[in-house]
Amino acid sequence: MAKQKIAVVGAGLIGLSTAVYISESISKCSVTVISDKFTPNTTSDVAAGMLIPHTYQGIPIHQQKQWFRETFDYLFEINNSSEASDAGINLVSGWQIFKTIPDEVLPFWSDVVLGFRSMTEEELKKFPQHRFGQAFTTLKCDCPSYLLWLEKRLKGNGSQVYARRIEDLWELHSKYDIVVNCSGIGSRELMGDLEIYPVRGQVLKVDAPWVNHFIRDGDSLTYIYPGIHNVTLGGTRQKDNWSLSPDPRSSKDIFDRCCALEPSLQRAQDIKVRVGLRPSRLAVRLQKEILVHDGKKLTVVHNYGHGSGGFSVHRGTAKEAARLVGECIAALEGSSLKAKL
Ligand SMILES: Cc1cc2nc3c(=O)[nH]c(=O)nc-3n(C[C@H](O)[C@H](O)[C@H](O)COP(=O)(O)OP(=O)(O)OC[C@H]3O[C@@H](n4cnc5c(N)ncnc54)[C@H](O)[C@@H]3O)c2cc1C
Ligand SMILES: O=C([O-])CC(=O)C(=O)O
Repeated sequence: MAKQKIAVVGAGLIGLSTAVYISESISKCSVTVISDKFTPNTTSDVAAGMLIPHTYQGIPIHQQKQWFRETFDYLFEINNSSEASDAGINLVSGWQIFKTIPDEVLPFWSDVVLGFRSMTEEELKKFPQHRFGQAFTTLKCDCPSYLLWLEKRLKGNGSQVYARRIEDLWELHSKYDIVVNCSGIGSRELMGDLEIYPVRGQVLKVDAPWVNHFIRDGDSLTYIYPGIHNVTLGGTRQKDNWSLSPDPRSSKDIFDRCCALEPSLQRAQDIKVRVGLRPSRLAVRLQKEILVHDGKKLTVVHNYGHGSGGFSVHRGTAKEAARLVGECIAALEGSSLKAKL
């Protein structure tokens, strides 16, 4: 049987990781990634890349936990291999601190990260405004390095990568058997999906190599995330704001909030401002869809809407998308066999 031709739309974290999973797990297909933007110009490049899950209201917790565990285990293995530095993965320990006791003293992901415990009174003394805290070790991606690593993996296994904007998925009908839609916030226009909306995030990437412990305020607005090449200082969450222009007042506010938690950041150098639009949705859309037009059919698998937590769950959602692609291939092969009989 001829190989099925798969087009993956989108070369952010979700498109690349899905394309890698499909190309490495399904032998009877060829994979082509088509995207209008690539690293370093995607939302995924702006992210802090921390593995701390955000809850999706529309998805059962056991499912989210499984996605997180699969992602954590995958990156942990890379972190313990000779690939770690190329892939931009590092382990990082730190604190999540709260001004009031949170509803979830033990979050669902507490037994996936390493060494999760409550902070001691002694540790909390560093944060006089905060009453409670959680200490743990997790993983962090240097996002542009990780995206480049995924892209190299794809090219290395014979997959194709093309720069092109897709106005309508039907453009791909004549050349591909299955389209995997990983266009993130682009799905609002491409699919007309009004359930997806932007949550604007502005961060600072600074040089402060002495900072090697993360601090995240439980209000999820302020964070200090040390990575391999820089420290990410966050952030903002502005729903339905489409502006990609840096806002100087937000930069000052972010810097002041982070310095209040870690005063040594006053000495940070080489401050760069980055803005990204989180592709937010009540639930990630992971679904098969058969589009029908003029009697023709186009098989689509959607994987988009990861909001604030794409890095934390991307490997798990890529695996699920690949499983759906496998089902589509079986159905297409079944129907072409029937047509021959
Ligand atoms: C400031 C900030 C900090 C973050 N920090 C974290 C964090 O610490 N941990 C975490 O887990 N998550 C974090 N996130 C969330 C994470 O960045 C996203 O969940 C993730 O990047 C989404 O990836 P994506 O591939 O769906 O989207 P994108 O990176 O936006 O990729 C979408 C791709 O689709 C392409 N595309 C779109 N429309 C079309 C079209 N019509 N034709 C062709 N191509 C198209 C785009 O060019 C792009 O390549 C953060 C986000 C922001 C903004
Ligand atoms: O909230 C965090 O810790 C980082 C993040 O995912 C975001 O800003 O979207």
